[in-house]
Amino acid sequence: MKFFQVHETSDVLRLIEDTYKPLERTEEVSLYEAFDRVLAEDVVASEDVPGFDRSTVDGYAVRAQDTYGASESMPAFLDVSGVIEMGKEGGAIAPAKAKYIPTGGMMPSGADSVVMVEHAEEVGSLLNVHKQVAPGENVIKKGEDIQAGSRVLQRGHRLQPQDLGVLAAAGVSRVKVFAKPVVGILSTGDEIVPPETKQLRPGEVRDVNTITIGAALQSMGADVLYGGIVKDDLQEYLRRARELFEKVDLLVMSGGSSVGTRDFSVQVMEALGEPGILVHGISLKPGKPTILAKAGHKPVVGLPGHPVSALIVFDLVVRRIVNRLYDRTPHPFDPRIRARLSRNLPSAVGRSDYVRVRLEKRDGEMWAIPVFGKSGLISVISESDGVIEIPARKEGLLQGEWVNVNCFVTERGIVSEEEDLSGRHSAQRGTEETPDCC
Ligand SMILES: Nc1nc2c(c(=O)[nH]1)N[C@H]1C(S)=C(S)[C@@H](COP(=O)(O)OP(=O)(O)OC[C@H]3O[C@@H](n4cnc5c(N)ncnc54)[C@H](O)[C@@H]3O)O[C@H]1N2
Ligand code: MOO
Repeated sequence: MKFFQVHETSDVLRLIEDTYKPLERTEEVSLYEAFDRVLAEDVVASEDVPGFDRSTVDGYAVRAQDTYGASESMPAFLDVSGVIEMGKEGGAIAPAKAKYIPTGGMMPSGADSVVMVEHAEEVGSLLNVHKQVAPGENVIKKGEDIQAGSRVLQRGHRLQPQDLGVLAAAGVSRVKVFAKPVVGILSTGDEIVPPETKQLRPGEVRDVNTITIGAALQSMGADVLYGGIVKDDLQEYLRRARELFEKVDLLVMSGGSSVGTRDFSVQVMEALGEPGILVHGISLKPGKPTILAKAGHKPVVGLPGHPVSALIVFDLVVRRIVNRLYDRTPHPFDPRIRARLSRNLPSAVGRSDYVRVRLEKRDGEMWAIPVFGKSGLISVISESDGVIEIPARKEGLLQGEWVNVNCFVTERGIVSEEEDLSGRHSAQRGTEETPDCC
């Protein structure tokens, strides 16, 4: 009789960290290609930003002490000794003098502050200053933004638009980043046909996992190699898996991970190389028939065929492996959304349960509403905003309890206070959770 020797989820996550090593393959790219790439080394600023003292307003560059006591009724009188042009030297001013300066203009030496145009009036060559300024007022000092020699970004950081702005300002035009992990996906099953198939024959289903897992990998910045669909034929499966395996850093296979007579994934993964299978079966629901292997130094993952299970296991396992290969430091903050659970959720102790939820705002509070349905139903995940975990040690969660929701789509933009999240979903399906199969 075939059976799974299930592993605790926490053990599997530890195994991922211990077993799979960062690729450490690097390349140099320009800032135009660097968005979302992971830095392979610290970036140190070679110069000050800004490189000179700048005005933050349109006004007059002055010595603050020449304006002391100035008010509407008792202006200070200074001589206007010129105009500073953008992108040009600021020159110098003598005591009791002022120079017109635009926002961002270079401060003249001798001046330490800027009187805004609203608080000054030119009368001939005389400037009437109606408001005193303090030293440093309306000025950004040289190096105030970034100091030469300081570390501006750290190895492992995933470069976002604002980071690229910092690099551009500091004159760093090329950066050393980790090469993107190349990930191969192979779908298996006699019944699986390409999504483009117009007319399904009885028993056939379109390949969902190649599309969902491919997109999820792309969202992580991986390079995806689509291996297509392979039939339940051991020799053919092995040949196609080997072919793809040679070209990738991580091979993901969907389907055939269970213990049926045509579930060949274990044999194929074993045949790809030593040490072979590390895990077959994880104590979680859905997603129990997950396989983890290592062939040479490369990770190989067998995802359960059910589309919802495949995506949930992707988030839990594959995402971690890709981050590990990419040498990406974890978020310094918890990116999950806190919400209150709308109903009791029972669960079996000793197994981590992952329940799809949609988010809904009620009286100013975020609520997580479980979306039930079997793990073969892809629409279930599309109707959900994320997943909550019922940890293995718990018998369930209680209505009203605060939970962390791991959102599926983190980059759909900021949801405004007014936006009614529930409006995006169709009616909640009636089907209750899958039988206790996994
Ligand atoms: N005797 C047992 N049978 C099963 C168990 C078990 O513990 N004992 N576990 C069940 C669970 S849980 C899952 S999940 C599935 C996983 O099985 P496989 O990974 O071997 O997947 P398949 O049998 O190939 O497919 C399952 C299901 O998903 C559909 N599928 C597969 N690939 C795709 C794809 N790329 N796109 C869309 N749909 C796909 C496939 O047609 C099947 O309906 O095993 C249970 N059985
Ligand atoms: O992975 Mo299975 O979906 O646990 O039903």
